[in-house]
Amino acid sequence: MAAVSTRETRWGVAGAGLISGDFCEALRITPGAKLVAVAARSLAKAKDFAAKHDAQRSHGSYAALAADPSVDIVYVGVIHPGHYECARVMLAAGKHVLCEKPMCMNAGEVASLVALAREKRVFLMEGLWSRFFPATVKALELMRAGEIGDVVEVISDFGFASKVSEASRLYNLEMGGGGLLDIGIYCLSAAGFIWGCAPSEVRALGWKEPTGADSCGVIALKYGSDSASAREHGRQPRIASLTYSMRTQTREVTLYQGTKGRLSLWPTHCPTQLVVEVDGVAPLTLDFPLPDAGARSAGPTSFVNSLGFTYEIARVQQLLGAGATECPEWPLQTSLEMARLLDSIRVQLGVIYPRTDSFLVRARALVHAWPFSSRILAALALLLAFARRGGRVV
Ligand SMILES: NC(=O)C1=CN([C@@H]2O[C@H](COP(=O)(O)OP(=O)(O)OC[C@H]3O[C@@H](n4cnc5c(N)ncnc54)[C@H](OP(=O)(O)O)[C@@H]3O)[C@@H](O)[C@H]2O)C=CC1
Ligand SMILES: O=C1OC[C@@H](O)[C@H](O)[C@H]1O
Repeated sequence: MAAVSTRETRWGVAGAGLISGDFCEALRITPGAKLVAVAARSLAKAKDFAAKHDAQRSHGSYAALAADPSVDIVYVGVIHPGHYECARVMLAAGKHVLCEKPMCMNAGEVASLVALAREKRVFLMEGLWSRFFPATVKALELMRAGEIGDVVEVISDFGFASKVSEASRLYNLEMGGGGLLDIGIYCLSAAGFIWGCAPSEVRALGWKEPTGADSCGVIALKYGSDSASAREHGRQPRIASLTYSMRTQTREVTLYQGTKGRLSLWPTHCPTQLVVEVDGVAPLTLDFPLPDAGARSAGPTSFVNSLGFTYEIARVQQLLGAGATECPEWPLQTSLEMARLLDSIRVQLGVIYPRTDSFLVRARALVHAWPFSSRILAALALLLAFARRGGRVV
């Protein structure tokens, strides 16, 4: 796939919902970005959306957008369970893809998209936009320079209050509902930005609503080992404590705690403020105001700080201009690891998506839900049956 000119990147948008509208507002203010086409499941909806956001072309299906030669890259802004199929259609047609978070419903789907993007040699990225806000970039730069010493702890929360309703995508399992995939992912990525998404240990507790979706959760992560030999090699502790909630408005702060000080980012998922506290030095507050909406804005955005998509868009365009097929700050391997991490947390929470979860995920969740004593008894029974068969499995 040829590199896209950095002067103009021709964007297509799949899904004419809330986040897609916000994304189009950010495209409008990003130098070098041009919205050329939008697609929705119905042509009438696509046309309305295109008129509102000044797109030249509208399509009544995602497949039609995939076949549109005027589009370089597609932003996938549909609800989570639609990400896989929509992104698959685009990649198969040779389009570059920026897919909203979480990339897919599970690790199997992510692995399949990653394989397809590699086969087609096109760009694919999971839209964890927080990574590209200047406040995050600055925080990571300071940590890399050792400003707060060794980072030993990440404490991150994200919560907003919403009513439990089967009609909302947030609580409907068929629509990928549940706080972990929607917002818990941001807290996980806050740790992921410095340590990656493959911790050595994961513990999670959640609160499930009658719909089966998790509204709140707490997650503890440990990275690496505290064994004697790891200590001998000077390994510092690495621990993360993460909380998400769709029931309460939380302070939404991510704290990176180091041996010489701390950095806090606010708000966690789209930070515009960074507070630097080096021990013994007066705290420093750095503000990173968002760009203006511009005169042609179609109106206020639906979500907080959405114009901050401009940072992610600019980075994607830069990468496309350089002929890259993935983003070094959030590579495909990290998306895969994130998906595996989300799967393993869901197993602990007992959150199962009926349409997409494999037998293995369901079985793991079932076994996890058993009391510890039952798991021991089941393991003993299996061992006994194995021994009785003379060591044969079948
Ligand atoms: N980065 C961020 O800050 C944010 C990211 N997001 C992410 O964006 C994605 C979309 O969220 P949001 O815009 O709030 O969602 P919406 O409820 O607005 O739905 C988005 C689109 O999904 C499609 N869709 C909706 N319901 C169904 C259904 N039942 N079956 C099939 N398709 C359906 C529709 O596409 P069509 O128009 O084609 O009919 C709709 O326009 C999510 O994955 C979420 O994680 C969301 C909010 C903020
Ligand atoms: O990504 C998101 O960030 C903002 C939340 O309000 C939204 O539900 C979520 O999808």
